[in-house]
Amino acid sequence: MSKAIALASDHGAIDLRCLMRDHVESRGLMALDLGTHGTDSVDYPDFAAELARAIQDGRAERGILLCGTGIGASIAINRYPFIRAALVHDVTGARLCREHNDANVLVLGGRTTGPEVAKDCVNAFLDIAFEGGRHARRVEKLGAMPSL
Ligand SMILES: O=C(CO)[C@H](O)[C@H](O)[C@H](O)COP(=O)(O)O
Repeated sequence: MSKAIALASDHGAIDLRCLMRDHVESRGLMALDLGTHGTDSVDYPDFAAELARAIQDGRAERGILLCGTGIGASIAINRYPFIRAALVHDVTGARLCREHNDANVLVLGGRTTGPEVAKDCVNAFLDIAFEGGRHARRVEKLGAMPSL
């Protein structure tokens, strides 16, 4: 991966985000840590927006976004049409979000997923390629979802 992996979280997942940042770096990849950097209570939509911006402007190729459960963060970041974010809780989900959905953001819950499972998910997210084929047609449709 030539560009950085961006990471961001609210206060509910600081420890897991820092572990995942170190894990990304330990794999020889560049990590762009977008915070939050203090322990104050903050709002996950703000950090989802920061991470989406880093992907949109090319500072990062993919992202890892976290909040307490990952739910709020995934709702927020999937509002951007160029984002395909997957909230995962196990390595099977992390594998399939790459193979089938070409996910460009992995979402994890700092209060729901332990560090070893999270590392396995990050490894799958970084290593596994999109399968294309029938899935490419569906992903294309995601990028052109009609307004109702
Ligand atoms: O959005 C969430 C729930 O889906 C995240 O888990 C947030 O991190 C959480 O809501 C923050 O809660 P807190 O009580 O303000 O720490």
